Amino acid sequence: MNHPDDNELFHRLEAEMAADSGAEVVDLNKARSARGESADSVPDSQPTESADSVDDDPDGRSTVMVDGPAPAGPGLMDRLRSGQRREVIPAWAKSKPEFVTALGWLGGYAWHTTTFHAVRLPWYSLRLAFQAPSGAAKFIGGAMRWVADTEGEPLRQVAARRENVEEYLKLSRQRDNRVKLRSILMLLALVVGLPLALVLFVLAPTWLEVLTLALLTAGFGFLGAPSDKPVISRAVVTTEVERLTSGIVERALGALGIAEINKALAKGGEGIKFPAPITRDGPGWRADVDLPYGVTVPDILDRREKLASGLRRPLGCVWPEPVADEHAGRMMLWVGDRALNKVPAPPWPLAKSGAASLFKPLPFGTDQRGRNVDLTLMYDNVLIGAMPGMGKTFSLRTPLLAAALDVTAELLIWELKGTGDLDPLKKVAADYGSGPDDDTCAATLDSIRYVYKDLERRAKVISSLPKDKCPENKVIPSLAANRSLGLHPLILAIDECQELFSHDKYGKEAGALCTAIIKRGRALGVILLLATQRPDKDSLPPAISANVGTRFCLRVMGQIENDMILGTSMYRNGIRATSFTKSDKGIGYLVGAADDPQIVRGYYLDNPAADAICERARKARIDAGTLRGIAAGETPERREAVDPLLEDILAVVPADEAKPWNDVTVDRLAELRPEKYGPWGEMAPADKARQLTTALKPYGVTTGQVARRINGKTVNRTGFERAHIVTAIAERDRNRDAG
Ligand SMILES: Nc1ncnc2c1ncn2[C@@H]1O[C@H](COP(=O)(O)OP(=O)(O)OP(=O)(O)O)[C@@H](O)[C@H]1O
Repeated sequence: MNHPDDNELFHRLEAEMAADSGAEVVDLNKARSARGESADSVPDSQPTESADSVDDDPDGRSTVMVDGPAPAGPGLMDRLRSGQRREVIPAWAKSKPEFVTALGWLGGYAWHTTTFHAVRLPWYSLRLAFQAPSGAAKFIGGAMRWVADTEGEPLRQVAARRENVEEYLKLSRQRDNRVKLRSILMLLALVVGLPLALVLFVLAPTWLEVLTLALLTAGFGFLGAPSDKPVISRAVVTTEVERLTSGIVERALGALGIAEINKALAKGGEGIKFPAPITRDGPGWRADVDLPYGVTVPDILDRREKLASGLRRPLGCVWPEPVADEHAGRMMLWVGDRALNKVPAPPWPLAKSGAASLFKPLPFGTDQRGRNVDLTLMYDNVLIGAMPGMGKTFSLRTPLLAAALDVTAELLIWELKGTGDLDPLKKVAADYGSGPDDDTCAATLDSIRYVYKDLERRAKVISSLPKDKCPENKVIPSLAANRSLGLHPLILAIDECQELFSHDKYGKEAGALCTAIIKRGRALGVILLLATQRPDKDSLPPAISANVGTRFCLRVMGQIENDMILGTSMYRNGIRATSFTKSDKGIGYLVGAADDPQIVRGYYLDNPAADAICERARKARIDAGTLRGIAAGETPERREAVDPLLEDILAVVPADEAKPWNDVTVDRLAELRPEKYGPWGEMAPADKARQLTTALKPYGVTTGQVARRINGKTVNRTGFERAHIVTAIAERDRNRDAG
């Protein structure tokens, strides 16, 4: 007969066995201590049945069991299906430029080693000749010792010392036999060898004699070399780097001072999990790490310096990264053999030869593993940001040089720092200006207006094309190549764009036009490239930073700058350009060029290199008949003789309207010339008023509150006096005539 308590115990055991079936092997000690803990903390919880089931306890209370029996987990096929397939052919072998670079390196290595030893050949020969007598002596001595079986001598002496007669006699007999046999062999060698040498000396041709002598000298020379002074020195000295092991990674993580990691590493803790083996990946080691529960990759990024110290590697070698498709605690840790900023930069694949197409990926830089990273400019815009002196201009120059090598591309380039860093591109640019002054800013704005105006024309051309010629309603290579359509790629690049966007007079309009260009230009073949060292909301309109597709952020000081360049929440997600150091010039996070953010070091192209590339690009453009604008000695289309603002205001404000409101005037201006004032018209009423006030300031026209009665109520808004516009025109014309 079963007692009721026995029954309950039986059911519970049965349920526990069911729950455990199919589960993993359990560490009994851990399981016991865990059970002990849970028993202390939650005495009532007994996970016995599935979540749906209800267990009636003796008190009549029903308990819903939330932990079901352990699921069997994904089967083998599921695990295989969701597993990551590694590439059959490595990426470097599939990419032509990388393959060529690898071959070039191999050729260079072989050439260096060959020339290194060839130059030292006379010295090697001399040393071998000097060492040959001592080598010959060593050889003869060795042969004599071999015949006399001297290697068995210590054993025989030990047997004699121990007075082990039997063993001594055995060893002596062995020695006698050996000496007998070896003496016969030696005699034979002398009987055959010496006459052979004599015959060779008398009969053999000179070349064979010389060869034999050289080989014997070399052989004896090598033998005679002191063991600590080898004859041949090494052409390439490799630095030994410690192998990355799970122990080293655990040691480094344990040194970060993160409580959860320490808990996991402590006795009885779960330890750190490595979902894949630590492998060689390019010139470094790759470790995939599952951080303990609650620890995220950004926590580690915050302590990159400590991590590097724990790994005993320079900071530039240690690159922890989040893994986009995985949970927040999955970290890919790449530890390079050498610091990224110390590895010599590979040459730009297009530096010496080759043309480019903006529709295809263009070489921009290399990642930590030395693999080429491309940027496709077409249908995209680029924003580059960093603190001063970290390599913005160099990073902007590379895509511009690539664009120069596409003969169809029209380049409008503005460098508002005034140092002439982009001067080489003047040879190929349709429009170019350098300087931080008002005139250059005004000319840049003109250029932006020209591009904005061209958007209208391009949109009309595209919408008028038959669908089979323009299947995607956007510029495609065949349309870009058709010169009569004027749909060639149009590149507008502004370095140090904060100078323009924060300009009192031109800033607002430039910001509004660039935003419109970014939003509408992609499909129309217009590409905007901006570089700034001050990524705050006054220097970089938020609409621009929100709409750019490709972003490259070199070292910045804080989270706000990081997210302004790379996009909202990037810092929080562990993409932090703040972790770069002062010597990480040209190294930044590239976002938008591939699915995941990448750490990229831009190619290094200095002024002479850029000059040579632009010379080549200019020749190609002359041959193709596409050299235009200032590069061809023409006045660029952008230049407007006189800003027609004052005349335009008079045109939209009738003579009987003495005191018009700013926002109403802006609306009318936008209607009159949408290509020029369109973006003003899209602003909020207060911004419209401010925009017109700013635009009128240089002409000495002031604005103020203008009251009107509407529906019996007095309404005050910003306005100006029409008569002041008339006076300003007269004044301006008088000045111009005088000047
Ligand atoms: N990819 C690179 N590899 C190595 N060094 C680089 C790289 N890019 C730039 N540098 C170095 O960084 C220096 C500064 O570069 P650059 O003039 O582009 O910086 P910047 O951010 O535009 O400076 P500023 O804010 O003063 O305009 C260069 O003189 C060059 O020596």
